[in-house]
Amino acid sequence: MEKTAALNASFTSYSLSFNKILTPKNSMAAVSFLASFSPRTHSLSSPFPSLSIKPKRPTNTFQVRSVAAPTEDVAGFDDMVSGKQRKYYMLGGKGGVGKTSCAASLAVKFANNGHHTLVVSTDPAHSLSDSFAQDLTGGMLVPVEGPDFPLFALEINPEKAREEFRDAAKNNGGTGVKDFMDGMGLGMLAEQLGELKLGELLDTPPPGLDEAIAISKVMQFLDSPQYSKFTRIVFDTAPTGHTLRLLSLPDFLDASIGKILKLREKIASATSAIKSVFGQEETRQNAADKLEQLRERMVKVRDLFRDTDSTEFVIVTIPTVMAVSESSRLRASLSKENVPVRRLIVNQILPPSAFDCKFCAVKRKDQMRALDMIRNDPELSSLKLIQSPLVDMEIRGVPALKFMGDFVWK
Ligand SMILES: Nc1ncnc2c1ncn2[C@@H]1O[C@H](COP(=O)(O)OP(=O)(O)OP(=O)(O)O)[C@@H](O)[C@H]1O
Repeated sequence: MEKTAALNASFTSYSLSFNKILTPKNSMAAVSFLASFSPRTHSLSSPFPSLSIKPKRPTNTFQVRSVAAPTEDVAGFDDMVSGKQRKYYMLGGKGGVGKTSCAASLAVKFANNGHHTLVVSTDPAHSLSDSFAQDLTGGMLVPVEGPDFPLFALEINPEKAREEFRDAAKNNGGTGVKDFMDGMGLGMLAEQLGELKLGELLDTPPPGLDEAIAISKVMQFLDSPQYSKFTRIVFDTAPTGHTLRLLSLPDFLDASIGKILKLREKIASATSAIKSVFGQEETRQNAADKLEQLRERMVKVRDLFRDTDSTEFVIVTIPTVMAVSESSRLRASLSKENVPVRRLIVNQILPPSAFDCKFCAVKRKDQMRALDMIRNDPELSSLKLIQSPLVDMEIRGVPALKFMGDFVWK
């Protein structure tokens, strides 16, 4: 109770603090700014209606230009929340743009709308605990205090898991690996990897293996009846590059299997003396089979990412040229992998102000340029644009996340 009271108190001060930016002069502008976060924000209305920057140039970057129209009419939160079949939302983007805040706020909103919700972090630099202002560490399901309906969090540290995994392999000559993996709930994966010279594999891990381990663990959790109650699962994913590598893992394994099979053919035609150096034919066959099983498992993960009925990847960015460029590349790569993307959150947009200092005016212009870039970007212009303001306090704790969720997820 004490904790909840403290959270509420911190939210009240947070909310007051946000309101501090509203002077009588600019409050209307702020209201319409927040109101502009509507399901149709991509209609290109300026979130800065009373911008203090003088419209010196007729080509104000916020004016509507001929940009590609959204390819589909993306529904809002009502659509995301409707139905009890399980849905997955993966939030990804460049580091530090607000992925965790957006993921946590979505999870709180799902829970407050009656869904048993699980929020999972596969980002090695977890910040779920920081975001919720609660201790959610430990690699197990932890209930989050605050929302109206059950919300659980799970922080998986893929790199740490790999490190421990490698140590176990070294210390016990491989025998501890199975125990360790069992302890991690990954026994099946251990068996699959068992005969593949795991130590070597982990010294030079194939791209995406970290996330594969993390997501395999989640998938295994979700297969068990205990977890069947979760109807919304929100992933706070690792920064861009990791996500893309995960998706390429099945192809990598395809190539590895190909190599093993080739090696087997070569060995089969060699003399028996050479054969003895490489071990039994049966063992090699097993290795290829196990690798094939692992590949199948990873294909399942990739298929989940591609399933338009149950999954959506939401890109989070900020209005800077660098972040927008990276988001554009991410969208292109996700399209290539057939991963469904419909929404783009542009976070940390400067709120309206009647009196911009020089710094703010320059910053605001920069942000407009970046937003304009999004609207003209062939990869991004068709996405539903969700604009989220920069608030003057860190978004921490369930009340603050609820507040954020109310203007981001509409
Ligand atoms: N709209 C916002 N207004 C103000 N602060 C914000 C906003 N969005 C996020 N923040 C703050 O920015 C910081 C980074 O946010 P967050 O942890 O959500 O980003 P991230 O993309 O998940 O970062 P990382 O990649 O490091 O995990 C946090 O302190 C968060 O409170």
